[in-house]
Order: sequence, then structure tokens, then C-alpha cells
Amino acid sequence: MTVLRLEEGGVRPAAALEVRGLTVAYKGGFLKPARQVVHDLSFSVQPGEVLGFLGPNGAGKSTTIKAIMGFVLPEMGEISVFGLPAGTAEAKAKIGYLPEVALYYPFLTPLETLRLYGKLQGLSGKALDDQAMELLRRVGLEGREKQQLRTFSKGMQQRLGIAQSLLGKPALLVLDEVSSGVDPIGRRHLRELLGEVRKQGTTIFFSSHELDEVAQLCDRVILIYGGKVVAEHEMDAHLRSGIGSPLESYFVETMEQAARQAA
Ligand SMILES: Nc1ncnc2c1ncn2[C@@H]1O[C@H](COP(=O)(O)OP(=O)(O)OP(=O)(O)O)[C@@H](O)[C@H]1O
Repeated sequence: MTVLRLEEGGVRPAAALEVRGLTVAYKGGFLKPARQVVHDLSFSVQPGEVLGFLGPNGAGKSTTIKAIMGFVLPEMGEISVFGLPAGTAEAKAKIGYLPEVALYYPFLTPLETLRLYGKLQGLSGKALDDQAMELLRRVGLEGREKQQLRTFSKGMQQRLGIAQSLLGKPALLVLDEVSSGVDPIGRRHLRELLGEVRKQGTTIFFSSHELDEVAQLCDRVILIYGGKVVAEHEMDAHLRSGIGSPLESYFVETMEQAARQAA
């Protein structure tokens, strides 16, 4: 279902992801007050766009992503996915999600794991097996389909997580630290894979500390610090391919400025 919005001068499709005034607090311990970690955060991702969500450790990226998935309940704010309220079954059905730490049942094989997740999405039979095998090939786990996950390295588990997020060809990919633990060859494959997925029209929203990867993949970046958006930038030619690592310099300068302002 495509939800249309009435705009001045006509209708346009709803954003793939819209976050408005998101405020999240975690409960404190015994007699300790709740602590707000995301403050009045707003941004949107348009259909087909690839958006990098950047910020230092503890900035609130995973918390925001968990709110998008409906795993943490915001104190305030609204989130919609293609116009559907976040956290609902309909919204979740549109999303392929890779958590920051993907934990799988250690005695299952990657193929069995993808079958399990595929069945939860309503896929079955040969169509599911074909898709699972194709995804395992694309993430470089060909030949390991029948190896139990307890014997997998961190990077291999991450590759499986990426395959799992792509099951069912979701319209929106939400990836939390997508290349964490993946070796340089795997990262290159991952970039190619996400490039292909993007060409098929999939919207991608991902957090990463790998700024070279972000520079190559993204149309736009959003930078957060202390749970607030502090900058937003189109990935123009300079940031993408200037001398040195322009995105890294932009990131560091923006964060230093945000830290000075917060002090
Ligand atoms: N379950 C929790 N209970 C209490 N505080 C939490 C919880 N999860 C995260 N936090 C706190 O919320 C803040 C934001 O954490 P979050 O994991 O969202 O940051 P992040 O930007 O994803 O960081 P990183 O880059 O290190 O993954 C941090 O101060 C963290 O300590």
C-alpha cells in the first residue's frame, strides 16, 4: 500500500521514513530518574534515497533505530514508514532490519536460519530456499550453508545478518553498523551488494563508523551528537572524492563544534 499525502499543488508519496520530534528516555536504576538520550530528533528519508546516520559512540543512533523498529517506546514524537505508524506489523513488513548485534540460534545453519526468518515473513518452499541460497551467495557465505552458526566468526555472523535483512526484498533497509566485523574484501562485496539493492529502488537508512563506505554509498548524511541532529549534508563531489578523507574531516569538525556548544 502506498500512502499519499496531500501537498500544496498535488499529492506526493509519503516519505520512506519520517521521524518527527523523537524523544527517548531510558529508565534509571532504583531511585534514579529516567535519562533522556534522544531529544526532539526530526528527519526524513525519501523513497529510493540512501541516508547515512552518523554520530560518535553513545550519540543515540541505535536508540533511534530501535524506536523506528518499535523496540523502544518514545516519550514523545512520531515515526512513520511509508506513511504507516512505526512499530505496527504493516510498517515492520516494509523493513529489512539488521540490529547492531545480531544473535542467532547457534545450532542452526545459515540456511536453516534464513528459512526460519523467511517463514516468519510468509515465504515458503522452493521460492524461499532459492532466495536464501542466492542471498548467502551474495554475502559470500556460499559453501557454508550447512555449517552450524556456533562455528561462525563475528564477520560471518554479520554477513548472515545482512542476508537476513534482505530476505523478502524489503522496501526500506534499516542497518545498524552494517559492516561491523566484516573484513575489507567482505566490505567491498557489501558495498557492491548495497549498490545493487539501491539500484532496485530500495531505500537504505544505515548507521556506520566506516566513513569511506558512507561516502561511497550515501546520497546524504545526518550527523547527531548527544541525541540531537547537529548537521545534515548532501554527499556532493567534494565530500565523496576530495583529497584525503573529506567526510571524516567534516565529521570531526562538526562533532568538535557540537561538543564546544554543549559544554
Ligand atoms: N538499554 C539501555 N538502558 C539505559 N541506557 C541505555 C540503553 N541503551 C543505550 N543507552 C544509553 O543511551 C545512549 C545512546 O546509546 P546508543 O546505543 O543509542 O548510541 P549509539 O549512537 O548507537 O552508540 P554506538 O556508536 O556506540 O553504537 C548512551 O548514553 C547509552 O549509554
